[in-house]
Amino acid sequence: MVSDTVTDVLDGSDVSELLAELRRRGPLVQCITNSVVTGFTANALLALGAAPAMVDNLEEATVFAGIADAVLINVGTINPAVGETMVATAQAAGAAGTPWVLDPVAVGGLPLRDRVATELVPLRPTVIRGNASEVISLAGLDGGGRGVDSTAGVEAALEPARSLCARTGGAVAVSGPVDHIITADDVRTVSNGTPMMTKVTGVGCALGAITAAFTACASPADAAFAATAVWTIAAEVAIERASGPGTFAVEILDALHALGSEQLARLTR
Ligand SMILES: Nc1ncnc2c1ncn2[C@@H]1O[C@H](COP(=O)(O)OP(=O)(O)OP(=O)(O)O)[C@@H](O)[C@H]1O
Ligand SMILES: Cc1ncsc1CCO
Ligand SMILES: [Mg+2]
Repeated sequence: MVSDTVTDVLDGSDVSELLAELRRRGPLVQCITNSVVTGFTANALLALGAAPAMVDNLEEATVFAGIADAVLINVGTINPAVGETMVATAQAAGAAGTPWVLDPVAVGGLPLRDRVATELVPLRPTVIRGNASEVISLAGLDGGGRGVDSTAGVEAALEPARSLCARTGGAVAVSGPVDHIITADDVRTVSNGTPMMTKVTGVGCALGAITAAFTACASPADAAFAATAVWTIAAEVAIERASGPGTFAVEILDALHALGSEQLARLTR
């Protein structure tokens, strides 16, 4: 595993170095994700320079967690069998030392995903990535939320995120108009992105997968920061070329694939 060569606050050139390292290594990312976004997520990982593998059945997923460089667990369309697979896979990832990301989609008042997510947190996800309502709910508070969408502001999620960090030892990334990456003693922000990102389903889910890819190459907070920066900057490039959500979904993949150090240095906010 690559050491935490980048410390403190990252800038565009640090992100560029991490992206170059990721592309050199092409990390194998196991995804147990929802049925809405599997294709888009796999394509986002390929555009990034990672290798996706949607291995999500109980018999294989626990084995694969020891082979993969990182794992994503996204509870978006959970069912009881998948929930069991998620817990077993997180245990296997922990035992193998494979970093893993939890995306607690729509957690907060839905019994199965709430129960499974509550079991997953003590298994110490490397990064928890969600919108504000999801993070607040995962911390055991009333996060609101409207299905997969947040009704809470990112600021309201900072203390809940910190309490989750204390339990996992990892980082929590809260997405929204300004993304916040929280650790036990630090908060970093990324102010890039475009509201069009909320008009294509699975843009947040893909960010979870991209975050997982970076956990193979960097510390939890650096991984979350770099993932958020590359995805939101790709979105800013894409919005200049898109005429609506459909073309934006295509353009963001093209922009991520072509993303270079000049754009990262110029656009990272
Ligand atoms: N108003 C906004 N302006 C700019 N960027 C945004 C805005 N809202 C969200 N984003 C960006 O969109 C991405 C996904 O964040 P969002 O909070 O929509 O995730 P999510 O709710 O988990 O998405 P989904 O469940 O649809 O996959 C993040 O990279 C975030 O920076
Ligand atoms: C729309 C939707 N429903 C469950 S998961 C998902 C993808 C966006 O989170
Ligand atoms: Mg989400």
